[in-house]
Amino acid sequence: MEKLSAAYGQTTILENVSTDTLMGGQLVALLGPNAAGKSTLFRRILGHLKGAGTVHLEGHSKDRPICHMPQDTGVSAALSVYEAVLLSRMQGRSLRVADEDLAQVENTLQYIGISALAQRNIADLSGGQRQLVSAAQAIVQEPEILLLDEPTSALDLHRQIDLLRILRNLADEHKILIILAMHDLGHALRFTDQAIVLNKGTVAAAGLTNEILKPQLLRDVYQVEARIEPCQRGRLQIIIDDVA
Ligand SMILES: Nc1ncnc2c1ncn2[C@@H]1O[C@H](COP(=O)(O)OP(=O)(O)OP(=O)(O)O)[C@@H](O)[C@H]1O
Repeated sequence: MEKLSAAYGQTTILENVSTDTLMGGQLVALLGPNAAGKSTLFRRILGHLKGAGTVHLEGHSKDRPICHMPQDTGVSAALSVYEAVLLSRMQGRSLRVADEDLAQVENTLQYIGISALAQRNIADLSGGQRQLVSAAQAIVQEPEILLLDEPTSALDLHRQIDLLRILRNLADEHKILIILAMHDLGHALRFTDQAIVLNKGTVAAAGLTNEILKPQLLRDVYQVEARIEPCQRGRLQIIIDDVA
Protein backbone atom coordinates (compact mmCIF):
# COMPACT_ATOMS: atom_id res chain seq x y z
CA MET A 1 0.00 0.00 0.00
CA GLU A 2 1.43 3.30 -1.03
CA LYS A 3 0.15 6.64 0.22
CA LEU A 4 -3.50 5.60 0.27
CA SER A 5 -6.21 8.05 1.07
CA ALA A 6 -9.97 7.70 1.18
CA ALA A 7 -12.93 9.97 1.84
CA TYR A 8 -16.69 9.78 2.23
CA GLY A 9 -17.93 12.84 0.37
CA GLN A 10 -15.93 15.80 1.66
CA THR A 11 -14.77 13.99 4.81
CA THR A 12 -11.28 12.56 4.58
CA ILE A 13 -10.94 9.35 6.59
CA LEU A 14 -7.59 7.88 5.50
CA GLU A 15 -4.49 9.85 4.71
CA ASN A 16 -1.14 8.71 3.42
CA VAL A 17 -1.46 5.07 4.50
CA SER A 18 1.65 3.15 3.41
CA THR A 19 2.98 -0.23 4.46
CA ASP A 20 5.97 -2.38 3.71
CA THR A 21 5.30 -5.18 1.26
CA LEU A 22 2.94 -7.72 2.79
CA MET A 23 3.51 -11.31 1.72
CA GLY A 24 1.56 -14.53 1.36
CA GLY A 25 1.92 -16.55 4.55
CA GLN A 26 1.52 -13.55 6.84
CA LEU A 27 -1.31 -13.06 9.29
CA VAL A 28 -1.52 -9.30 9.77
CA ALA A 29 -3.49 -7.58 12.52
CA LEU A 30 -5.15 -4.33 11.49
CA LEU A 31 -5.57 -2.54 14.80
CA GLY A 32 -6.79 0.81 16.03
CA PRO A 33 -9.61 2.39 18.03
CA ASN A 34 -13.21 2.58 16.86
CA ALA A 35 -13.57 4.80 13.79
CA ALA A 36 -9.80 4.75 13.14
CA GLY A 37 -10.49 3.73 9.53
CA LYS A 38 -9.92 -0.06 9.48
CA SER A 39 -13.05 -0.97 7.51
CA THR A 40 -12.49 2.04 5.28
CA LEU A 41 -8.98 0.79 4.50
CA PHE A 42 -10.45 -2.56 3.43
CA ARG A 43 -12.92 -0.73 1.15
CA ARG A 44 -10.05 1.30 -0.30
CA ILE A 45 -7.92 -1.83 -0.92
CA LEU A 46 -10.89 -3.49 -2.63
CA GLY A 47 -11.41 -0.43 -4.84
CA HIS A 48 -14.93 0.18 -3.47
CA LEU A 49 -13.67 3.61 -2.45
CA LYS A 50 -11.48 5.69 -4.70
CA GLY A 51 -8.70 7.97 -3.52
CA ALA A 52 -5.07 8.93 -3.93
CA GLY A 53 -2.33 6.32 -3.70
CA THR A 54 -1.84 2.83 -5.04
CA VAL A 55 -2.37 -0.76 -3.97
CA HIS A 56 0.26 -2.81 -5.76
CA LEU A 57 -0.74 -6.42 -6.23
CA GLU A 58 1.97 -8.69 -7.51
CA GLY A 59 2.54 -12.38 -8.02
CA HIS A 60 -1.08 -13.49 -7.79
CA SER A 61 -2.36 -16.23 -10.04
CA LYS A 62 -6.13 -15.68 -9.94
CA ASP A 63 -8.43 -13.16 -11.63
CA ARG A 64 -10.08 -12.48 -8.27
CA PRO A 65 -7.31 -12.94 -5.72
CA ILE A 66 -8.85 -10.90 -2.89
CA CYS A 67 -11.79 -11.97 -0.78
CA HIS A 68 -13.42 -9.82 1.89
CA MET A 69 -15.51 -10.72 4.90
CA PRO A 70 -17.31 -7.55 5.98
CA GLN A 71 -18.01 -6.64 9.58
CA ASP A 72 -21.76 -6.64 9.10
CA THR A 73 -22.81 -10.22 8.45
CA GLY A 74 -26.52 -9.46 8.23
CA VAL A 75 -28.49 -11.90 6.07
CA SER A 76 -31.49 -11.27 3.90
CA ALA A 77 -31.77 -14.36 1.69
CA ALA A 78 -33.66 -17.51 2.67
CA LEU A 79 -30.81 -19.94 2.00
CA SER A 80 -29.41 -22.92 3.80
CA VAL A 81 -25.85 -22.65 5.10
CA TYR A 82 -24.73 -25.09 2.40
CA GLU A 83 -26.41 -23.03 -0.35
CA ALA A 84 -25.00 -19.75 0.96
CA VAL A 85 -21.45 -21.11 1.05
CA LEU A 86 -21.84 -22.70 -2.40
CA LEU A 87 -23.17 -19.42 -3.80
CA SER A 88 -20.10 -17.60 -2.47
CA ARG A 89 -17.88 -20.24 -4.02
CA MET A 90 -19.53 -19.69 -7.42
CA GLN A 91 -19.13 -15.89 -7.39
CA GLY A 92 -17.35 -14.82 -10.55
CA ARG A 93 -17.12 -18.41 -11.86
CA SER A 94 -19.13 -20.19 -14.53
CA LEU A 95 -22.63 -21.16 -13.44
CA ARG A 96 -21.87 -24.86 -13.79
CA VAL A 97 -21.25 -26.38 -10.37
CA ALA A 98 -18.49 -28.98 -10.53
CA ASP A 99 -17.86 -31.87 -8.13
CA GLU A 100 -14.79 -29.96 -6.98
CA ASP A 101 -16.99 -27.03 -5.90
CA LEU A 102 -19.25 -29.29 -3.84
CA ALA A 103 -16.22 -30.97 -2.27
CA GLN A 104 -14.72 -27.57 -1.43
CA VAL A 105 -17.96 -26.47 0.26
CA GLU A 106 -18.03 -29.65 2.36
CA ASN A 107 -14.34 -29.37 3.24
CA THR A 108 -14.72 -25.75 4.27
CA LEU A 109 -17.76 -26.42 6.47
CA GLN A 110 -15.81 -29.19 8.14
CA TYR A 111 -12.66 -27.08 8.45
CA ILE A 112 -14.59 -24.29 10.19
CA GLY A 113 -16.48 -26.84 12.31
CA ILE A 114 -20.00 -26.05 11.08
CA SER A 115 -20.91 -29.17 9.06
CA ALA A 116 -23.80 -29.82 11.44
CA LEU A 117 -25.36 -26.49 10.37
CA ALA A 118 -25.28 -27.28 6.62
CA GLN A 119 -29.04 -27.65 6.16
CA ARG A 120 -30.08 -24.91 8.57
CA ASN A 121 -31.55 -21.67 7.22
CA ILE A 122 -28.98 -18.89 7.68
CA ALA A 123 -31.67 -16.49 8.90
CA ASP A 124 -32.32 -18.80 11.88
CA LEU A 125 -28.73 -18.96 13.13
CA SER A 126 -27.26 -17.28 16.19
CA GLY A 127 -24.94 -14.31 15.69
CA GLY A 128 -21.84 -16.41 16.31
CA GLN A 129 -23.00 -19.20 14.00
CA ARG A 130 -23.67 -16.63 11.30
CA GLN A 131 -20.19 -15.19 11.75
CA LEU A 132 -18.66 -18.64 11.23
CA VAL A 133 -20.76 -19.04 8.06
CA SER A 134 -19.39 -15.71 6.82
CA ALA A 135 -15.85 -16.91 7.45
CA ALA A 136 -16.67 -20.09 5.51
CA GLN A 137 -18.10 -18.00 2.66
CA ALA A 138 -14.78 -16.17 2.39
CA ILE A 139 -12.48 -19.18 2.82
CA VAL A 140 -14.42 -21.38 0.35
CA GLN A 141 -13.37 -19.03 -2.46
CA GLU A 142 -9.73 -20.07 -1.94
CA PRO A 143 -8.46 -16.50 -2.16
CA GLU A 144 -4.81 -15.51 -2.17
CA ILE A 145 -5.54 -12.50 0.00
CA LEU A 146 -8.20 -12.54 2.68
CA LEU A 147 -9.48 -9.35 4.33
CA LEU A 148 -11.50 -10.17 7.44
CA ASP A 149 -13.28 -7.44 9.36
CA GLU A 150 -13.50 -8.44 13.05
CA PRO A 151 -14.32 -12.08 12.25
CA THR A 152 -14.32 -13.19 15.91
CA SER A 153 -16.38 -10.35 17.42
CA ALA A 154 -19.49 -12.53 17.96
CA LEU A 155 -17.71 -15.75 18.94
CA ASP A 156 -17.29 -17.30 22.36
CA LEU A 157 -13.75 -17.62 23.69
CA HIS A 158 -13.24 -21.20 22.51
CA ARG A 159 -14.47 -20.46 18.99
CA GLN A 160 -12.39 -17.28 18.81
CA ILE A 161 -9.27 -19.36 19.42
CA ASP A 162 -10.47 -22.08 17.01
CA LEU A 163 -11.00 -19.59 14.19
CA LEU A 164 -7.73 -17.76 14.82
CA ARG A 165 -5.88 -21.08 14.74
CA ILE A 166 -7.59 -21.93 11.46
CA LEU A 167 -6.54 -18.58 10.00
CA ARG A 168 -2.96 -19.02 11.26
CA ASN A 169 -2.95 -22.43 9.61
CA LEU A 170 -4.35 -21.06 6.33
CA ALA A 171 -1.62 -18.46 6.23
CA ASP A 172 1.16 -20.92 7.14
CA GLU A 173 0.14 -23.88 5.00
CA HIS A 174 -1.58 -22.25 2.03
CA LYS A 175 0.57 -19.11 1.94
CA ILE A 176 -2.45 -16.84 1.96
CA LEU A 177 -2.01 -13.24 3.07
CA ILE A 178 -4.64 -12.61 5.74
CA ILE A 179 -5.34 -9.14 7.09
CA LEU A 180 -7.51 -9.19 10.15
CA ALA A 181 -9.19 -6.09 11.59
CA MET A 182 -9.43 -6.80 15.31
CA HIS A 183 -9.69 -5.25 18.76
CA ASP A 184 -8.26 -7.99 20.95
CA LEU A 185 -4.60 -7.07 21.34
CA GLY A 186 -3.90 -10.29 23.27
CA HIS A 187 -5.10 -12.35 20.31
CA ALA A 188 -3.06 -10.12 18.00
CA LEU A 189 0.07 -10.82 20.07
CA ARG A 190 -0.58 -14.53 20.14
CA PHE A 191 -1.64 -15.24 16.57
CA THR A 192 -0.38 -12.55 14.19
CA ASP A 193 3.13 -11.86 13.01
CA GLN A 194 2.65 -8.35 11.65
CA ALA A 195 0.45 -5.49 12.76
CA ILE A 196 -0.68 -2.19 11.29
CA VAL A 197 -2.05 0.25 13.84
CA LEU A 198 -4.32 2.95 12.49
CA ASN A 199 -5.17 6.03 14.51
CA LYS A 200 -7.43 8.77 13.15
CA GLY A 201 -6.87 7.58 9.60
CA THR A 202 -3.08 7.44 9.59
CA VAL A 203 -0.59 4.69 10.39
CA ALA A 204 0.54 5.05 14.02
CA ALA A 205 2.83 2.01 13.80
CA ALA A 206 3.50 -0.97 11.55
CA GLY A 207 5.83 -3.95 11.82
CA LEU A 208 6.26 -7.10 13.86
CA THR A 209 3.33 -7.37 16.26
CA ASN A 210 5.44 -8.10 19.32
CA GLU A 211 7.77 -5.21 18.51
CA ILE A 212 5.17 -2.52 18.00
CA LEU A 213 2.66 -3.35 20.75
CA LYS A 214 4.43 -1.48 23.53
CA PRO A 215 3.17 0.56 26.53
CA GLN A 216 3.85 3.88 24.82
CA LEU A 217 1.79 2.92 21.76
CA LEU A 218 -1.09 1.69 23.94
CA ARG A 219 -0.96 4.99 25.82
CA ASP A 220 -0.86 7.13 22.66
CA VAL A 221 -3.43 5.22 20.61
CA TYR A 222 -5.78 3.65 23.17
CA GLN A 223 -5.20 5.94 26.21
CA VAL A 224 -4.53 2.87 28.32
CA GLU A 225 -1.76 2.33 30.86
CA ALA A 226 -0.56 -1.21 30.29
CA ARG A 227 2.38 -3.57 30.59
CA ILE A 228 3.30 -6.30 28.16
CA GLU A 229 4.93 -9.15 30.03
CA PRO A 230 5.59 -12.82 29.42
CA CYS A 231 3.46 -15.23 31.44
CA GLN A 232 4.92 -18.33 33.10
CA ARG A 233 4.75 -20.10 29.76
CA GLY A 234 6.67 -17.32 28.06
CA ARG A 235 3.69 -15.97 26.11
CA LEU A 236 3.34 -12.18 25.98
CA GLN A 237 0.31 -10.90 27.86
CA ILE A 238 -1.15 -7.41 28.12
CA ILE A 239 -1.83 -6.32 31.67
CA ILE A 240 -4.02 -3.24 31.91
CA ASP A 241 -3.21 -1.03 34.90
CA ASP A 242 -5.41 1.97 34.20
CA VAL A 243 -7.32 3.93 31.59
CA ALA A 244 -7.00 7.66 31.07
N1 LIG B 1 -20.49 5.07 4.51
C1 LIG B 1 -19.97 6.02 5.27
N2 LIG B 1 -20.28 7.32 5.08
C2 LIG B 1 -19.74 8.30 5.84
N3 LIG B 1 -18.85 8.07 6.84
C3 LIG B 1 -18.51 6.81 7.07
C4 LIG B 1 -19.03 5.72 6.31
N4 LIG B 1 -18.49 4.56 6.77
C5 LIG B 1 -17.67 4.94 7.79
N5 LIG B 1 -17.68 6.27 7.96
C6 LIG B 1 -16.88 7.02 8.95
O1 LIG B 1 -15.51 6.77 8.70
C7 LIG B 1 -14.78 6.69 9.92
C8 LIG B 1 -14.00 5.38 9.93
O2 LIG B 1 -14.95 4.30 9.97
P1 LIG B 1 -14.46 2.78 9.85
O3 LIG B 1 -15.71 1.96 9.80
O4 LIG B 1 -13.49 2.67 8.76
O5 LIG B 1 -13.72 2.60 11.25
P2 LIG B 1 -13.18 1.29 11.96
O6 LIG B 1 -11.76 1.55 12.34
O7 LIG B 1 -13.45 0.09 11.12
O8 LIG B 1 -14.08 1.28 13.27
P3 LIG B 1 -14.64 0.11 14.23
O9 LIG B 1 -13.47 -0.43 15.02
O10 LIG B 1 -15.59 0.88 15.12
O11 LIG B 1 -15.32 -0.91 13.39
C9 LIG B 1 -15.80 6.84 11.04
O12 LIG B 1 -15.76 8.16 11.52
C10 LIG B 1 -17.13 6.54 10.37
O13 LIG B 1 -18.18 7.25 10.98
